[in-house]
Order: sequence, then structure tokens, then C-alpha cells
Amino acid sequence: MAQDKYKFVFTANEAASEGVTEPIRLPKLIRKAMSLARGPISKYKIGAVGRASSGRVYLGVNVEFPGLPLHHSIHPEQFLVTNLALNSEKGLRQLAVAISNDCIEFGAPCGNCRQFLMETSNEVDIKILLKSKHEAEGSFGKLKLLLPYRFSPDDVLPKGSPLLLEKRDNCLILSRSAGEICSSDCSHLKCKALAAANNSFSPYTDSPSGVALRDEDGILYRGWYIESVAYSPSLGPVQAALVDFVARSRGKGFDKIVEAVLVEKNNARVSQERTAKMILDTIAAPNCDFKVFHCDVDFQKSLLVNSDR
Ligand SMILES: O=c1ccn([C@H]2C[C@H](O)[C@@H](CO)O2)c(=O)[nH]1
Ligand SMILES: [Zn+2]
Repeated sequence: MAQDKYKFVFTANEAASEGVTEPIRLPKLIRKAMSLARGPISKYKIGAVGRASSGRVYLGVNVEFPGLPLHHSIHPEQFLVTNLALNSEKGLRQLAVAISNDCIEFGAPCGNCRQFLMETSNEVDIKILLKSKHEAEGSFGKLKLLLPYRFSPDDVLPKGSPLLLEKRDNCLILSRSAGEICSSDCSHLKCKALAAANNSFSPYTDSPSGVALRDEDGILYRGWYIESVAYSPSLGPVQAALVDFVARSRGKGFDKIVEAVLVEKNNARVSQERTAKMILDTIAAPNCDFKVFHCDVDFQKSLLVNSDR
């Protein structure tokens, strides 16, 4: 097969054929990552390469949105973690982030991303590649050493609570007003957005939400709200769906998005509706159809799921 320049996810074998035969070789994919970045405001192309506990290797890129305030931008590390979640990965093991354009130096993620990465899973500490221009290979440093005296999910959540890459089910169903929903895998955006909301990570405000998008070729994308214990590093559901879009749309512009659905709880403590509309009004196709459906917790299912724990 011809080289796929839009590839964001590599099996262990595919990564090896790109030269990533072991974690210290993650930099072999960094130029690919950088080439996929979307930084029309800064013109910076920043990339990250990470290896999940499954052995698959993921690329992350910075994404900027012309017309929106800068805090809506996505950093490569947050992109990568979000894509891990969307692909049901259980953990990130090693990460390499280039800190120079020539890809010779690798270093620590910014403060926000250190916080976000730290909240992915309790299981193991993530290893970050640290390499100066004088070293041939560099070495891995532990994330927790890069974020001492941290504010962590353990400070707030009951012990053993699942973290952002750990399995959960929010047991949400669409409210009666949303009409029929399907039992099997269908292509309704509201069903995709509901399924996304069921994966949403919102243990601090209990405001799960999900977004599904359709592009002009009929391809669907979805993502869910990911909350941080420190609040501001949180990633909204539209951004998460846009991570899916960037990772799978093979270079399409956001203006190819023609339909969007948000599912969130009625009267949610953290409502995404107005922000989602504002983002889509700014970046999606001019006549993009945007609908909101509300959901409730299915308490019977919730009892069952929680008694399994
Ligand atoms: O640590 C950093 C600093 C900046 N950027 C990106 C964000 C934005 O797209 C551009 C300019 O700051 O670079 C990162 O990805 N990581
Ligand atoms: Zn960052």
C-alpha cells in the first residue's frame, strides 16, 4: 500500500516498520506528527508521539481555530490522550514531544498538559523522553517527577475511582423528548452522541456530554467531554470530536462539517450547549445543522453497573 501520510494510529508492527522498534525510538515518527499539525494562527507545527499500553503508537498534533479565543486550541499531548480515549486505550506508557523544529531536542509537556496527562490513569507513571541536542538517544523521565506537589484526582475522588482512560459507563439514556433511539449500531448522530456521552469523564461536576459530527461525505466522528480535577485543562466535547475529525478525516477542513449533535443532561451543572454552538458557528460549514438532545441517568442500569464494581 502507498504510504499513508494521514495516519495517526500505528499498530506495533506498523510503528516498527517506521523505525519505532522500541520506545526510545518514538522520535522516528515525530516528523510525521508535525506534518499533520493544524496551526493556522501561530504557524507552529507541534507534534507528539506516544506509545499506549496496547503497544500501538499514536500521533498528537496542535490544533488552532481561527476566529476562536486561543484557549480553545488543543495541544498535541491533549490531542493524543483524547485519541487514546476514543480508541479505548487503557493507558499511555511513553511519550516524546519535540521541543525544537529540527526534532533534535525532546522535552517536557507544558504545565497544563502535565496535569492532563497525570490524570489519565493511576496504574503506571508515564515516561517522557528527555533529550538534549548533545545526546544521541536521551532517556525517559517520569511524569510525576515533572509535576511535584500536584493536585491530583486522588485529592478529590473516592479511592479506586476510574480515571480518564479507565473503563466506565455513565448509564445515560435519551430523555423522552428526544424521541426514539435505536438499540443496535445505527448512524443517527443523536445515538452516536449519546454513546459518546456514556463514555464522558466528568466525575467532578457529573455533567457528562458527547458530540457527534457528520462531514459532507457522510462520515461520522464523535468525542466526549473530558474533565480535569483542575477544571481549566478540561477538554470540551466539540474539541474531542474534532480530535476524531482531525485523526480520521484525511486532511479535511472543519468547514466540511455539515451536521452536529450534542447530548448532555438537562440542566447540567456544566452545560456545553452555548460553547458548542459558538465553536461550530465559527468553524463548521456555514449552514451546519446543530441540534441538542438531553439525557437522563438510567437508574436501574446504573445500580447494576455499580454493583458489578
Ligand atoms: O508547550 C506548548 C506550547 C505551545 N504549543 C502550541 C499551541 C499553539 O498551537 C502554538 C503556539 O503557542 O504552539 C504546544 O503545543 N505546546
Ligand atoms: Zn501543552
